[in-house]
Amino acid sequence: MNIALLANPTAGKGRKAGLLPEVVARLRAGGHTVDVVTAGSRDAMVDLGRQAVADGRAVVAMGGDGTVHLGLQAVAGTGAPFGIVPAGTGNDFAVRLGLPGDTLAAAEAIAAHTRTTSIDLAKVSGGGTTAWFGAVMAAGFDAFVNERANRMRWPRGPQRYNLAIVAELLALRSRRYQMRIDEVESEFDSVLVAIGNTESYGGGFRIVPGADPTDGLLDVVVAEPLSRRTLMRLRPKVFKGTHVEDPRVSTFRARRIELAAEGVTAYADGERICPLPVTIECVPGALNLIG
Ligand SMILES: Nc1ncnc2c1ncn2[C@@H]1O[C@H](COP(=O)(O)OP(=O)(O)OP(=O)(O)O)[C@@H](O)[C@H]1O
Repeated sequence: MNIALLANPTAGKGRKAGLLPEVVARLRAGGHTVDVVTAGSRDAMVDLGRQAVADGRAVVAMGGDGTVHLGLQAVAGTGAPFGIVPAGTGNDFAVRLGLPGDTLAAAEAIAAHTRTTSIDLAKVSGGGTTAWFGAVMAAGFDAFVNERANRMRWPRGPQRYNLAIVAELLALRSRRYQMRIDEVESEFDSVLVAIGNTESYGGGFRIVPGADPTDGLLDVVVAEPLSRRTLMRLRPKVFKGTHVEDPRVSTFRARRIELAAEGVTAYADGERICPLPVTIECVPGALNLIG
């Protein structure tokens, strides 16, 4: 393969950045041509990824879910082979796809690859933009946490998220949502709405347990209005995915979802998408995954 390696040296707090030369060496050892692509902005990264696809190259993203998300914008629906070298903090998408979690092992697996697999992706449209995502779109409490953490300048790293969680818990209130799942319309109050192509985000939070990226469907999790205390009690259950057994949590499966609410911004793969309303569709086989 002729590989464009989209590398985000800041992923995973930069701890894996030093492995970049070794990742390149292992990919080359498989007989592939490798160009490292770095960019000063997300948009530039996507543009370079698209250019690589136009040039007929395979794209490999080295970073976490955010970097993978950028790579997906370039390769989705094109048939271009896409590989993931996990180097982020969470790497939820790669882990859920059963890819090697270790950075160098993943590079070796890509180098030695003998096949690609078709994986579904989700396509979200709203506010005049369209984006692809691989893992989970948040449109409730978790999206507010993400939005707040993005606005904060201090502290850096996971502490920022912990502080954002506390602040959003203090500000917790339900919102009124309008949702159309395939042909069924509903209106409800909720504190949390998440839509998954795969199960988890945030380093193993299985918020949408059972989401299968090969079934042609997206999974939806909706929580009723909950008190802070109940939300905090449910939180540890999310690691096992058992929060959906709670009667206040509902799950659905659908090919297409329309979701609207006032004052809610959607986040997907941890990246800001746009304020609701949005339409989310499952696009079967949109990703040609190496591995
Ligand atoms: N070239 C770039 N310029 C600016 N930002 C980038 C670039 N490449 C990636 N990013 C952004 O950097 C952020 C962090 O990257 P990423 O999500 O890959 O790492 P992480 O947060 O450590 O991992 P994870 O999301 O798996 O926990 C993301 O928001 C991603 O979109």
